[in-house]
Amino acid sequence: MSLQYLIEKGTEYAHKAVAADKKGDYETAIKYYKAAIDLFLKYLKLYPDSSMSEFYRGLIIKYKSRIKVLEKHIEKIGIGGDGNRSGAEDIEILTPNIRANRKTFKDIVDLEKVKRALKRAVIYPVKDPKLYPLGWPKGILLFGPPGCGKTLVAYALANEINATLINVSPATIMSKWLGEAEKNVAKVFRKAREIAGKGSPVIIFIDEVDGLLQEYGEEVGGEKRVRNQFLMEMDGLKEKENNKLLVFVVGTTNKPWKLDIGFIRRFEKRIYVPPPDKRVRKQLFKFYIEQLKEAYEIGEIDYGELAELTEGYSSADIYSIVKETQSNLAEEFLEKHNGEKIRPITTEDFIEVIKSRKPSIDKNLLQAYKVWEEKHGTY
Ligand SMILES: Nc1ncnc2c1ncn2[C@@H]1O[C@H](COP(=O)(O)OP(=O)(O)OP(=O)(O)O)[C@@H](O)[C@H]1O
Repeated sequence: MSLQYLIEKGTEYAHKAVAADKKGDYETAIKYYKAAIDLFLKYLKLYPDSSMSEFYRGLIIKYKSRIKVLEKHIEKIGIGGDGNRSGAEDIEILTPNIRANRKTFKDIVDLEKVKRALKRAVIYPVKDPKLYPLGWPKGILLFGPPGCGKTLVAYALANEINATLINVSPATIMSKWLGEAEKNVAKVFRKAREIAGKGSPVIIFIDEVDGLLQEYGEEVGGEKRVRNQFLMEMDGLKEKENNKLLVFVVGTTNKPWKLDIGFIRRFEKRIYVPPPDKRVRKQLFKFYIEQLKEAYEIGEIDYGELAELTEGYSSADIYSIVKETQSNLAEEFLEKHNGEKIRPITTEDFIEVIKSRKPSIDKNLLQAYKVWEEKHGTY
């Protein structure tokens, strides 16, 4: 092989590798980096003392280290090999008739302020768009501590307006789709406009929206492109031809302070979904314990005490406490009573479970939510 061939072909492969790398097609990039390295190594073997050998040695080191970064990245996100990154299968499109979760606002304990804000922002405009010549909000951000109902609220909202819900996972967008991520953001919005164009409201639901801004892997940097695409798409919803479409973007986050101002602004309504206070915890216990009546006799329950003992527990914690109590009772019934009539449930049954669990809400974080709400909350 001639010197010229090795250099020319090696350089050609190197160019292809860099182009694929930039596009985010990391598997192709690795293939070409390896091919370039192979030829440059041959060149060094044949012409070790050439004036350019230092330069090519440097390139080989650089490409090898880049391959390592990319391989690590691909391994971490587990896409290697199949080359199938259309992403279509990662967008869940849930039409009202196939949605398993059929909960509506009735199934949500309290959160009255949140429900009212969503009625004003979404439900009423859908009911009678003619009443809104100036348009309506397109982006709604639900923020607050984990397990206090953000996802529940988003699904219930979709059910309230019979919307098609497009469920997008930022973690999937950012990692699995790699270089395709921003194209898939565009695809999601295109699909939403298409469905809404046929007259049905659409909610693009982005759980943990802050994940769109997160960096995945060294030097990969796709989050900036995704962010910009997302902002562009959100703006697009306000353009004249889309303004009357019933497309809403509902994002949730536990870490609103991670969002930058451009991002925050696109969500016109920013609604705090707070943890349950004592009054609401009492209601939550009633709500869930009531459902045990189907199978068990309920004795005197001191709901006030249960609420008192669960300061710092999220709504999901309370649900889980009642569920665990149910498991204990079922076990007792099946193991000890051998099918006999079971004793009534008491407050103690719940207290026993509460004692075995820690509250999941961090007090310091609550202060941070309050501060963020004061600065950015809009209802
Ligand atoms: N207000 C509520 N009324 C009744 N149940 C609730 C309420 N809030 C939360 N729950 C229960 O807690 C579960 C978890 O809530 P959800 O997933 O909506 O919380 P989240 O705020 O989205 O949490 P994360 O930030 O971890 O995703 C719900 O599926 C539901 O069982």
